[in-house]
Amino acid sequence: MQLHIPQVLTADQLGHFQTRLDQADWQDGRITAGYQSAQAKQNRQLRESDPLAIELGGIVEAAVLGHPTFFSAALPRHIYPPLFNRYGIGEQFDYHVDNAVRYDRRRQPPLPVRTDLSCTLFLSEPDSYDGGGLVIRDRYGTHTVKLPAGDLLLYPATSLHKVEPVTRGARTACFFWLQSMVRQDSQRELLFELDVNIQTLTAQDHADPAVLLNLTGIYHNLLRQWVGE
Ligand SMILES: O=C(O)CCC(=O)C(=O)O
Ligand SMILES: [Fe+2]
Repeated sequence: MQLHIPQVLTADQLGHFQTRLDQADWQDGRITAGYQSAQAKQNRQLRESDPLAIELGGIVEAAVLGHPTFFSAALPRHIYPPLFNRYGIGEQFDYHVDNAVRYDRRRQPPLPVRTDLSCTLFLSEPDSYDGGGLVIRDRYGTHTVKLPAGDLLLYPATSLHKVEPVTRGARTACFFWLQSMVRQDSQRELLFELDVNIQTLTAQDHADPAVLLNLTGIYHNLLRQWVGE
């Protein structure tokens, strides 16, 4: 499932991010690439140990964990520390697949994080740059996504994806991976749909409370069956 989650950052947070990232110490993006993706990758990134990446990454992590739609769709167990990238004119990231496991070095010993879901939080307004679409190829086809600044795309980390060359301006984003409590995309999607419908009923004045109680019970019992170790 691909999900567009609007306004993960407030306008104030977004302005703060843009100002700070304009003055950041951008490095060659291949610092975090594996062998295959290093061939495909031409962009810039903040070092994982850059204090700015750690500070802004912490704000992103808190924002997504407190966002009900994100939480319900991703059911996060562990978020890999968010990273920041920038594509200037002529830069791109051709088709690649993300590493299946990344090691969170905030933990000692480093914690292996299985990358079930990938996220891109767009930080540049779409009319400030040309190109730079995030293209995702899954079994239903190829989708090109370019979202307003502050919005996030959640997509399965199993999909091949690329970022098209930027031809005007610059595209800045925050990106990260997470391990979900529910490994299977299909199970996570059913839980999300059930939750969305329960929330819709809850908001209605005349929903039967006994039915709502049963549906909530079904949600939790499915989650109990599917949640991994
Ligand atoms: O910039 C993006 O939206 C995605 C970046 C990406 O795919 C990666 O770094 O693996
Ligand atoms: Fe990627």
